[in-house]
Amino acid sequence: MVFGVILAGGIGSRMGNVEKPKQYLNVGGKPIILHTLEKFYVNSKFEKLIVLCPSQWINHTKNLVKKNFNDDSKIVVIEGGSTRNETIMNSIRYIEKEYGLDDDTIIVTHDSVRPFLTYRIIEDNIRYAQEYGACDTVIPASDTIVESVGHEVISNIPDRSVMYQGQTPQSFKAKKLKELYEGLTEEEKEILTDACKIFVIKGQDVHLVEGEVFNIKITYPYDLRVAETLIKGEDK
Ligand SMILES: Nc1ccn([C@@H]2O[C@H](COP(=O)(O)OP(=O)(O)OP(=O)(O)O)[C@@H](O)[C@H]2O)c(=O)n1
Ligand SMILES: O=P(O)(O)OC[C@@H](O)[C@@H](O)[C@@H](O)CO
Repeated sequence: MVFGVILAGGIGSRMGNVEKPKQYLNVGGKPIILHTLEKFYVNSKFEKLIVLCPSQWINHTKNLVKKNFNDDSKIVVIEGGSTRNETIMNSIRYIEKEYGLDDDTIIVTHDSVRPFLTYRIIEDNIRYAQEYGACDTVIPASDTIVESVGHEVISNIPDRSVMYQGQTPQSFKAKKLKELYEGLTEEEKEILTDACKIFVIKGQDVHLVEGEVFNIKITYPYDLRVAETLIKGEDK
């Protein structure tokens, strides 16, 4: 079985003091999370779309789903976790409870605030996760990456030709991801900003899926302006 896992459990603190988490802010006259959900809803390969959000936003999200999707039975809204990876683990616990976990259980995990992903990216993620067990949507780094361990002077400038920027979806065989995550120390979990690193830390291959420059993550107020322009391009 293949599940869409829409990560909406954050509060959007870098967006500034807004009255609601950024995934519920409007772009093109519609909440960002709805744009993202629509991209998954049209793909018939998904058994279920699991939306994970802060507990106090569950009813709001359920109402959004009810009002905007004909077959809202395809979508379930549950509580996210204290971290991005705990949110993913909540989705796996839900799947295990409702459907059971086996080696064919695939999760396509995606930031709810990346509304511009494409049908092709989703299809590639499903295929690569089934074939390889783990994949990451990436684009080649366009800027030179600079490392500064002490945050004052440069400690390294990696060869840009082998550098990529991670996007989402990140897709996995769910059973394997759960096993690897449960084998991490608390310190290893602390440094994680995504899920693919769980595989990398444990020496497991993660294959690359070609992303798109426009598959941006809406993080800062400026990104809302970029998103309004991108939405106009989608409507053409
Ligand atoms: N405990 C968490 C934290 C984040 N996310 C989701 O992970 C995605 C990418 O994370 P990010 O852009 O960092 O979102 P926030 O954590 O909300 O933003 P910030 O770091 O600015 O607070 C978002 O869709 C966010 O909702 C989640 O599902 N559960
Ligand atoms: O939760 P944050 O927005 O800080 O980070 C999420 C990002 O790591 C994620 O969107 C991809 O970039 C991972 O490759």
